[in-house]
Amino acid sequence: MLAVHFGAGNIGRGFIGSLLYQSGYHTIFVDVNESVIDAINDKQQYQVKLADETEEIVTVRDVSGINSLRDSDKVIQAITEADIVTTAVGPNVLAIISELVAKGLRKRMEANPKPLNLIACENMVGGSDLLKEKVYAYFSQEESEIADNLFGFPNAAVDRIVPNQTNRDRLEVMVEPYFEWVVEKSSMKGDIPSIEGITYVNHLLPYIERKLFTVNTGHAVPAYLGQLMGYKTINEAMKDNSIQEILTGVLDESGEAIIQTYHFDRSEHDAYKQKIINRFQNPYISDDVLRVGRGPIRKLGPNDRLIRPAKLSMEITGNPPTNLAKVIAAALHYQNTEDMEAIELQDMISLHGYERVLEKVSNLDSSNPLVPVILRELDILHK
Ligand SMILES: NC(=O)c1ccc[n+]([C@@H]2O[C@H](COP(=O)([O-])OP(=O)(O)OC[C@H]3O[C@@H](n4cnc5c(N)ncnc54)[C@H](O)[C@@H]3O)[C@@H](O)[C@H]2O)c1
Ligand SMILES: O=P(O)(O)OC[C@@H](O)[C@@H](O)[C@H](O)[C@H](O)CO
Repeated sequence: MLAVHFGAGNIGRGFIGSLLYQSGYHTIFVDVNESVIDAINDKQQYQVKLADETEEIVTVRDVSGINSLRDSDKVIQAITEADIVTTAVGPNVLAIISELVAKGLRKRMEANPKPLNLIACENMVGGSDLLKEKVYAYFSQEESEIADNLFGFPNAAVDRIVPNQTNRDRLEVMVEPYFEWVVEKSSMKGDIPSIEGITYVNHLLPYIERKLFTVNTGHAVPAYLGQLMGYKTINEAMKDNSIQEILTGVLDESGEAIIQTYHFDRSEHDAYKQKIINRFQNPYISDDVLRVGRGPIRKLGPNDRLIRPAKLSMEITGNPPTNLAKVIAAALHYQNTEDMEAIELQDMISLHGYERVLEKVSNLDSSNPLVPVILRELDILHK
């Protein structure tokens, strides 16, 4: 069986690639990073090490790589022959890979018109829907109709903390033991792939929102407040009592919104929250606040981990959530000279001020009751 996976980064190698190997796939990694692709082709295997006391190692074999900038024809051919296509490139990159994916699917319609599922494994609601929309923009009406019958774009939620790697071995990845991969079965085409570790569900929205608004909303607390308080890693930030207190408050606010919106069991959700706090405290993982805070414009977006749970919380309780407001204020302060979104955000704030940025980036106009609460938190930060 053949898998084509876009993005040979942390989650690509450390999570998706590992599960595909354990399920009997040969995985072709497609990436623009020449050194990682060359290393994959050179070694044809890599190690995934568990970040716990066991330090258990899985050797992932049966892998190869294609540099999509150099060998786009090989990517098109691989998509023609694939049994599954997955991505872990980051939400903003889905639009960039979509033309090549469309070319591969077009060739497949002619040369090998068999069903295929394409699963975007990104931290966002509707990742595969977005990939589909971008791919279909390259199709004619007739091609879209053929594609509707052949290709599934099931949405997915992926959860495993994989920090940036500092190993001497270019390909080795250290990952936390915990993982969850949930895929929306109802929008798949053809046979459902049997991949070890996937949980299939009929409706993904409750699962992706529970994941994003618990794991990722929570993660934003030690990242953004941690940076403001001078911490370099999530682990260091998690030792700070004031951060722990805000994290508990944030998970209570987003948790209430998730429980009431999707009717998750309250005690199960409490256990889920506690497990996540323990994961952030994993002493075997060193995860930079800069990685977790990356892309602040995306993270301050109206449907992402900060604004959407804050709006849901407000709808349910009638009041603006004060802890989420603190994290939103801290995110508006996020600085990283190597992160284009952080630079753009700070430029926008300098030019237009916070209110305008909340309107433009987060779709919150000044009449929204959340805005004065965020502005008050910003005032406190400036004192
Ligand atoms: N790392 C985690 O803990 C984690 C966990 C769950 C979900 N995710 C999600 O997985 C996705 C990837 O995150 P990551 O941490 O692995 O990031 P990463 O930066 O480690 O990996 C992304 C990879 O995509 C590659 N890439 C960029 N542009 C490309 C293009 N045009 N074509 C092909 N490849 C391209 C990069 O070179 C890189 O190797 C994100 O959506 C992230 O939110 C990450
Ligand atoms: O990947 P991002 O930038 O959306 O979010 C940063 C982290 O919160 C994220 O990568 C988590 O480590 C991951 O989502 C855990 O499953």
